[in-house]
Amino acid sequence: MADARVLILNAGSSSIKFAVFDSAFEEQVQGLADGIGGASRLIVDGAETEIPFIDHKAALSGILNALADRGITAGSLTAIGHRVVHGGRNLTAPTRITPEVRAEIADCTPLAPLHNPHSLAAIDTMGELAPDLPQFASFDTSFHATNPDVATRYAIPRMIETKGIRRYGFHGLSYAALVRRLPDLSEEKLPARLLAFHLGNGASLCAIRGGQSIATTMGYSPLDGLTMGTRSGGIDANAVLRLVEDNGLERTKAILNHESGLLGLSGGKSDMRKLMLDPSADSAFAIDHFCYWTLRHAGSLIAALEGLDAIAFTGGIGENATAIRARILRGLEWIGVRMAPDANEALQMALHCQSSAVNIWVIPADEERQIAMDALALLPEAA
Ligand SMILES: Nc1ncnc2c1ncn2[C@@H]1O[C@H](COP(=O)(O)OP(=O)(O)O)[C@@H](O)[C@H]1O
Ligand SMILES: CC(=O)OP(=O)(O)O
Ligand SMILES: [Mg+2]
Repeated sequence: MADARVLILNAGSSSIKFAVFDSAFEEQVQGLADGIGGASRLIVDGAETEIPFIDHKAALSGILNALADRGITAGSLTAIGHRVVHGGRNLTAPTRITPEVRAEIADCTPLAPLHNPHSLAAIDTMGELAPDLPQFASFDTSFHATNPDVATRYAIPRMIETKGIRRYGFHGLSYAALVRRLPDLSEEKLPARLLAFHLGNGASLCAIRGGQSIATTMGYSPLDGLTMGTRSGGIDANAVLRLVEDNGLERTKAILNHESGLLGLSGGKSDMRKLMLDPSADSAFAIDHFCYWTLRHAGSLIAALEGLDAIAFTGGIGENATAIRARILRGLEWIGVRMAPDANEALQMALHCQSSAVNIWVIPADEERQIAMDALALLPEAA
């Protein structure tokens, strides 16, 4: 469509990122509301205002007001694209949001309790504001559809697997954008065996062979794998059953999703920036745990890839936390990784030394443009 204008909403666990693109994928405005429910702020094109958003709905309303101040009203949009974290078994490709699709996303809420409800709230709010505007969803799970069965199936009876209890994997929009942009940004062919680190509030790794996901650390839900901001990462299922016995289902969900990870280990801090500034032994241990388990999982994915040609970091921690990157890269020296400390400190895009057997890149997460590309590709069908 020649003069489209699409609003992208990326509802995360504690933030809503947004961007408006034209049909040439030029970004007209972008920003985020983060720290929702706590010390929240709204950032629009780099300008920051502290606003106490009590929940995602309040944050979305703040974003819509900021857009209206810039002349971008619902009436001036052509479409809306949403990041939806869990699409379950049936929603595996970008799609227009119909009542049936909305119901399917709602059915997946137990699988992504920190994310899907916020996407649904954004879908409903925009549906009320602009009922005629087509809305599209892109799924974090889609990129991992290429994982072999051996990677996605849990070793549980087949009858249970057919109910959808399997590994899905997440952060797929971030990984898809990374694969799309890496050749341009690095001016090199896409590496055959790439290990991608999406390290943000939610964190995962993805083994990418020939541009396709072959394995990833998150599973049935975005709880599994690495130690995260407030999520436990991998935990024995019998320990979970014990928690349910002792605390009941709802408390257990809250413990594992909202009170664990860096927050639980440090005794109150989920934000890596704050942890790195805090001298307490508990905060240092939380960072040790994060790095240790990131490396343990990296080893597993390097085995799945049968070696390693390149590494790419993305996400808030991956893009900015130089000390964390340095620790992780030191832990991968056994496979020939050699980081250039100056390049790391200077926040450059290429972090490898000449002697490194593995190239190391930092690629800013670009989920919003990925969603815009999906939405604009579907727009003609919606006309
Ligand atoms: N300069 C920085 N140094 C260290 N950590 C940072 C920096 N900037 C952002 N982060 C961390 O990145 C994380 C948020 O990442 P982000 O990808 O925005 O999260 P999400 O999209 O999952 O909400 C937080 O732990 C934050 O502290
Ligand atoms: C899937 C996931 O964990 O997303 P986020 O990092 O935005 O919380
Ligand atoms: Mg994110």
